[in-house]
Order: sequence, then structure tokens, then C-alpha cells
Amino acid sequence: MDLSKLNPPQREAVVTLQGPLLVLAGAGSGKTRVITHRIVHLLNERPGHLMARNILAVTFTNKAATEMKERLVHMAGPRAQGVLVCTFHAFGAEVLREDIHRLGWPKKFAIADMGDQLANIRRAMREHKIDDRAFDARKVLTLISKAKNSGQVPQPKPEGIGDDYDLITHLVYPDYQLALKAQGSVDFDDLLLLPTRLLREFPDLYAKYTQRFRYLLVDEFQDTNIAQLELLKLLAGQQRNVCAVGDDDQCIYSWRGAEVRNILDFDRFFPGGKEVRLEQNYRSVQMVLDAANAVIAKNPERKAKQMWTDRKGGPRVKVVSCPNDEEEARFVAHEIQKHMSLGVPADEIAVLYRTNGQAHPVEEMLREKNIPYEVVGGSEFFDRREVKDVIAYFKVIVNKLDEISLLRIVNVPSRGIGDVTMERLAVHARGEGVTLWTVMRKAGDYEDLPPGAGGKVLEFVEMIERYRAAYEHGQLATATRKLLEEIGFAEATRAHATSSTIADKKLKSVDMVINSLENFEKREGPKASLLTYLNRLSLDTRQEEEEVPGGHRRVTLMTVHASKGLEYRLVFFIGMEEDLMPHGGMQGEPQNIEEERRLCYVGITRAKELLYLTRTNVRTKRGKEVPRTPSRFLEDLPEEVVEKMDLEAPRQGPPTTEEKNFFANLKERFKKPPPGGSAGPTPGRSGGAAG
Ligand SMILES: Nc1ncnc2c1ncn2[C@@H]1O[C@H](COP(=O)(O)OP(=O)(O)OP(=O)(O)O)[C@@H](O)[C@H]1O
Ligand SMILES: [Mg+2]
Repeated sequence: MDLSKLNPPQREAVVTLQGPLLVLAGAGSGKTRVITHRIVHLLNERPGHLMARNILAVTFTNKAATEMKERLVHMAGPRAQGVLVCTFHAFGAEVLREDIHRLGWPKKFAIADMGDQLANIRRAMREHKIDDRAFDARKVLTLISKAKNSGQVPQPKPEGIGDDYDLITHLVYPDYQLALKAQGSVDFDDLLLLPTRLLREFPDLYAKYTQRFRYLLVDEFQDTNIAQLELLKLLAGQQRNVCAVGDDDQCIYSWRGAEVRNILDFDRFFPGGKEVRLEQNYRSVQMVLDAANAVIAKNPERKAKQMWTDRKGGPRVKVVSCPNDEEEARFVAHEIQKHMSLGVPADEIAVLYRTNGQAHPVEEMLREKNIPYEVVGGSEFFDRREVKDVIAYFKVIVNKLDEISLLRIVNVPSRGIGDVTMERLAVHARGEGVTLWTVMRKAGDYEDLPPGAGGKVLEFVEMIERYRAAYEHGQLATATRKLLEEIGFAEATRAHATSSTIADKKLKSVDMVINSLENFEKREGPKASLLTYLNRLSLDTRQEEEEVPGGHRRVTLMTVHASKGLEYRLVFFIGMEEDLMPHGGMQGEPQNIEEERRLCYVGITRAKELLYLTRTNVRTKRGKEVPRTPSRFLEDLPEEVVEKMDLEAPRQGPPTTEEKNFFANLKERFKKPPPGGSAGPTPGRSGGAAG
């Protein structure tokens, strides 16, 4: 590897191999690049006969992990295959796959999704006689998750001060945990907490993992939570070869438990290490960088950073006022079309927004103009009812303890097994102290079931067991087609849908599940199992894409949260208004204005060459027109970096000479991504909730 492609502080970070190392630096300064180069350097130097499998690199999203792995293989050849690159959660799942039985879970544990979690919480609430319509189970789940991520058991606040939710959470939490375990499941937070327990409680496992992972690297360290830090500290062992890179100005997940102190107090958690600062920004032109710096400078309590770029000038940041959201979308689509005709590839263009709901108008306009695009995350594909049903079948087939999924599908499509039957069976299960599945297998023995119900339950059980065996032989897609055929899924869907178009849409979603199984089998080869498929799904809820013409080169639409770490030549940051950016501004002051500001900074710093900040005067909300106020962040932009445009008096027509020249110059330079660069241009879905 050519170390001359790094600047001196980057090089220092790459070649300092022993002990803790923190790289704290602003956006686009090459932090991710330091990680990839450091790994390649490790593979070359092989300190202490190091092997690729001794290296663990942790990224924030699955997509980032895949990209980093590809880049490593590109840079270092096939030997890089052995490096484990994944998110903290995927890493936890891997550890649990091998050793969770030590804690009393079945080896084939399942990962509960949000639906499973909420169902368990509602059930526990009902058992405590708490009305699950009066109290929001989601809120309880958030509180449980917060407590778990900060390494605590939820406790009600001292008497008199705590509110109802604290108390409910405290009551429900133990039942929730027990239920998950009884179902052979873990939740997302357990993917961090249980591995930590394994390393703490079993010295042999501590030895196994600390000996295996001799070098640890963590990207986006500012958005790690306490549970992740704990796991990292344990994994670091005595050698403490931990390299963390991040930017405190980009901590944007504190609402989900990210703890910026992890990076600010790195030296306290890993004493005696080295800290490297990077100051040159290689991503953005001066105009964009100036805008970003001006916005973030207003945050108090940040580690001040000097950032400079030698990409002087560049076109000014375009601040565009639009009469309404439709016009905003039309403008964005029009500009995208214009730049594409100037030679900017679609996958170098991104549209960013604060909330998923803002994507729809833009999508419509892009479709109208036949511009290929993809929406990252935000799709409720796996929330669609029919998709959930099919997945629930998979879950039951893999794990008979999964009662939540079992109850979901036992009568879907309807097969004459009603609520009364299942309630009675549940009573028997509780009475005998066995699982629901166990009593279902002998449903014929119970006399209190409605007439004929016992036989139907037995038929269902027989079928599931038959498929359990069938899926053992791989051929997942084929088995699924058979299963759906046998249960009459298509007919039932048609019979229940209000129109044939809706039925077609639903069945198409199911086809997409089968497609994704097929792709999975192709990727994994003979070792593809339904269980690993399900685990992949829970770790990477990437939207299954609908067919879009235009192949891989597409414009990307995503939330600012999902855009972390990525870069595009052209960025449209839409909805720069109070109440959106910052979210919850105006009427209710934003809960965390500093975090909103960081989010704004993250969005701006995705742009390499040209940035559009758009806003509307009026936005349609549930059919009503709501007047809008410009974002306070727009006021922070220095006048000399901004070009204002008002669409009430639209500036139509061909690109300005300024733009033309700029792109002509850059066309050559950006034909290929610079070798060894790090942030790939085509993002998928953030682990969003994952990571
Ligand atoms: N020394 C360098 N020479 C040339 N290009 C560089 C250098 N360092 C980084 N780059 C390029 O700068 C861009 C930004 O780098 P990178 O994505 O690693 O930054 P980052 O600090 O991780 O940003 P973020 O904070 O947004 O994650 C990439 O295109 C990368 O290839
Ligand atoms: Mg990065």
C-alpha cells in the first residue's frame, strides 16, 4: 500500500499500531479512509504473526460494512476476506450464535422484531391489568430499550416524582425479558448485552474472543452507546489495540442512546492512548465547507476543529425558496435532470430530508421525468401485513417457541382455529407448565375445545413440522412456494382484498420475499438456512427494491440520519424550515436543538461540489396548507457563500456559465473514485434502527 496517499496525521494514525488510538476529526477528513488503510497496513505488517481473522472492524450500518469489506478486498486482495467487518449488533449476533446456550437460550435463537417486542409488552401490560389502549406500548418499549442500552434495569423514579410510564416500564420489564427468553428470542439490545455477559461471566470465552480479536477498529464512534462501549472495553482485553474514529459534531443518534461522552472521554475509558486530529477536508469545495462550519460553529461545548480544503471556491450554496412542497419537488427533479444532462451520474446525486414523509412528492416528480432513483430505508416493506405473515410462518418453522408468530398465523389464512381454541390451549399450557406448541401437538386430548378444533390444530401442527423438515434441505424459495400454495395464500389474499389491484400488490410483495430468498440462496450457497435468512433480515432491514429501470445508477433519496458517512457530488437538502430542520421547532421548541444542528451539519457535509438547500412557503399537511418559516440554520450561512433563488420568480433556462465551467473542470477529475477512498457513492439503507 502506498502510504504517500495519506497526509501526515493520517499516516501517523495508520502506522501507530499498539495501544488505544482516537482519531477525532470533522466530516470528510478521511477518518473512514484511515480505518481501511490501517487494516491494509496491519495485513501487510502482520505484527505478532497477525492474521486477517484477528481484525474486527465495526461500522455503523450493514451497508457501510459491505462497502468497507469490498474496498479492503480491492486494496489488499483475497486475504482481506478474513477480516470481520460488521456492525456491533451483527457482531453480537455472531458471538451469540456460538455461545448463547451458556446463558440458557437455545442455540437457534431468534431475533425479535419490533412487532414481536410490542406484542410481548402488550401482553405483559394486560397481565398487570394495565390498559394497553390507554398507555402506549411503544413508549414503554423505548424506555426499556433506553434502560438496557445504558446498562441498567428500568427503575421507577423515587416515589412521587416518577410518572406512570416509569412505573409501567418497571413492572413490565421483567415479564418482557422472561417472555423473550421463553420464546427463544433476544431483542436488539440483547445482541449487545448478552455477549457482554458472556465475556464477563465465562473466563474461557473472554480468553477466546480477546485472543481472536487482537485489533479492533470502530468507525462513527460518536454514535456508540454505553452497551457498545462496554462490549468494546471487554473485547479490547489487555492489549487494548482499539482504534476509534469519529466526530463529536456528527453525534446524531443520542435519541437512541448514543453517548457522545464515549468519544469525548475516550482517554478515560482507554487511558494512555494517542489522539490524532485531521484538519484537511478532502470531500467538499470551500463554499460547502464554509456553510457547514458556519452552522456547526454555533453549538456550544464542542471540541473546536479547524477544517480547511484546497478545493477553493466552487459554486455557491443555493438557497431556494419554493412556493410549496410540490414546487419544491418539481424544482429538485428539474435540477437533477439538468445536471444529469451535463454528465453527472445519477448515483452521484442525493436528496436528503429530515423525515421520511418528505420523500413522496420528490418520488412522484422523479417518476414523471423517468429519472431512476432509490429510496433508502423508510419503506415499510417488512411492515406490510402479508409480508409479516409469510415471515411469521418462517419464524414458527424455525422456532416452535415463538408464540407471538404462532398466534399470528395459526388462523391465517383462516382454517377454523379460532380465538377460543387458542385461549383454551394457552390455559392448558400454563396449567401444565409446558409450551403452547407442546399442547398443540396433543390438541386431540382436550375436551374443552370447540368441536372439530382439535383435529384442525393437529393438521396445522403436522403441516408445520413437515415444512420444518423440508426447509432443512435448503431450497428455501421452492419450499416457500409450496407452502404458500398448500395454505392457499393467494386465494385467501384475493378473497379478502377490496380490489384486484390491491390483491396484486400484496401478492407482488410476497413474490419479493421469495425473490429475496432466492438471492440469499445464490449468495450463501449450500449453507443457506432459513434461520440465517431471518437473522439477516432482522439485522439488515434493507428495503427490497422494486424494479426500477436504470440499473445501479440511481439518485438516492434518504433521511439525513441515513446519509452518515456517505458523499455525493450533488446534494439537495430539502425542507429547510422550522419544525422540520430543526425538527419540532417553532410551536414546540426543538427538544434538542444542538443535535438538530449537528444533523444539519451532517447533511451539508455530504456534498462534494454543489449543495442546494430548499424550503417552502407553504406545505401541504393532511390536505391542509400550512405556512412555513425558514430554518434558523439558514440565517447562520455567511452571505458570501450563498446564492439565493426565489421560485416565485423562477430562474429557468440553461445552466449558468459558472456551473458549466465548474462541471467541465471536475468531470475529468471525478471520472473514477480516487483509489483507496473510503466512502462509496451508492448507499443502501442505513442500519437506521440497525447499526
Ligand atoms: N489523503 C487523502 N487524499 C485524497 N483523498 C482523500 C484523502 N483522505 C480522504 N480522502 C477522500 O476524502 C473523502 C472523505 O473521506 P472519508 O469518507 O474517509 O471521510 P470521513 O472523515 O470518514 O467523513 P465522515 O465524517 O463524513 O464519515 C473520500 O472521498 C476520501 O477518499
Ligand atoms: Mg466516515
